Amino acid sequence: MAPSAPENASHNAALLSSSGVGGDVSSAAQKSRVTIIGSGNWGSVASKLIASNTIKLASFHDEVRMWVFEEKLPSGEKLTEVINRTNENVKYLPGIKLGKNVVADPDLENAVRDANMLVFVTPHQFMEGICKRLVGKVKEGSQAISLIKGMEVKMEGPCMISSLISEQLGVNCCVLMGANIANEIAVEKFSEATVGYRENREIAEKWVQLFNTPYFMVTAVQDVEGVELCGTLKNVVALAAGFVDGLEMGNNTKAAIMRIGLREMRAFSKILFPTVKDNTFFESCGVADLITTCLGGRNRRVAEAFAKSGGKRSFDELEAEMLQGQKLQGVSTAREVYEVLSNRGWLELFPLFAAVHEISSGRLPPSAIVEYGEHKPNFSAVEGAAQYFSS
Ligand SMILES: NC(=O)c1ccc[n+]([C@@H]2O[C@H](COP(=O)([O-])OP(=O)(O)OC[C@H]3O[C@@H](n4cnc5c(N)ncnc54)[C@H](O)[C@@H]3O)[C@@H](O)[C@H]2O)c1
Ligand SMILES: O=P(O)(O)OC[C@H](O)CO
Repeated sequence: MAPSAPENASHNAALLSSSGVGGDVSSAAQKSRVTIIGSGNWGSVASKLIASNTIKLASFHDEVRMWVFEEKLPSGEKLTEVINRTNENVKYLPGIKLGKNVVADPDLENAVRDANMLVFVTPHQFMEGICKRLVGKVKEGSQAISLIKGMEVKMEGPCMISSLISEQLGVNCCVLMGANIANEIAVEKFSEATVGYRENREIAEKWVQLFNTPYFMVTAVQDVEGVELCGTLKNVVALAAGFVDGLEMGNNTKAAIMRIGLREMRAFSKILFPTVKDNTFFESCGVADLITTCLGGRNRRVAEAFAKSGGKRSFDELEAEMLQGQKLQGVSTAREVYEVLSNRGWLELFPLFAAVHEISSGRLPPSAIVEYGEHKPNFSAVEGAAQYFSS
């Protein structure tokens, strides 16, 4: 059964009151109510950030509902029950209190029923199924934001996750991306993030207000696709950085990979969406996320292990062994990007992106990321492509 706030016994029931704290009935009715769809590593940190703000800001209900993909823990208990008892996501963010106003809910429909601000933060591969389940279940006039770094490729071409959400659920959808390794933000180390919005600056400001804290500085830019593609494509470059780390090629090579990767990110984004702005690549979602992910992200780490094994161990096997249930986005994104490139005859223009997929799918050895000879990617081609598409 879906938990209602008062069942959350160890928490302060008053804080979880559905009518909000300290307001009369009419002001309570105008307050925004937030639900987070997703509860992995970043989803849990997002809950903590948001819960610390809803409790302070009069325009939001205190309670933050978090939809949890239910699972049984080794102890035999359900994850939602443990989160609601301990106020910690013991599997995906152990040791961090989420905020007593966070309520874990295993029932997706129940979790979104009363909300008018929806925060989507699951691995991207689950979003199509989640959206299907939510069709007709979301409150009219709701606003959404996606923290998901990834995309879908359909017959018609690539579909960003924010578009999937907008189209399937009939809601406006902003995005939030940035240099955001979740475990660092969980312990309140300073970082920045970028909200991308389409037209409505006021809505973007409301999202900024919901996420911003003294240690998490959020800026809004009018470029949904640019922000979202930065967050999505950097995961492909992170795999390349992991390969060169696994091959112990050193800092210069890794810096070259990051530079070439950034050029391909920009060219790919602009060729698909000519409205994408160059300045977006200088925001947290752009160059800063690329740097942090190539230094300390999960995609980099697993790609390093893959290269160290000489490509003999699969990404699936390494992900299961190294991440304990957390999911990589880079391998499927590299495949999706490759599909777009190959469908449109652009493979030669994006040699780094193409090489990453060919390596992660086992068609080329990890050393092909920079190897001279027949496998050497023609990195100079991308300079031409990037310049062409950005002019
Ligand atoms: N972790 C980070 O540091 C970080 C930072 C910024 C952005 N992101 C992005 O946020 C998104 C979510 O990542 P995360 O780190 O919160 O997740 P995660 O990789 O930590 O966790 C995996 C999540 O998927 C859920 N899950 C497993 N099977 C499922 C299914 N069949 N249906 C639905 N859910 C299922 C699990 O319950 C768990 O909550 C990703 O797009 C990621 O790129 C992550
Ligand atoms: O750990 P990764 O590789 O999924 O990257 C995490 C974040 O996206 C970094 O901003």
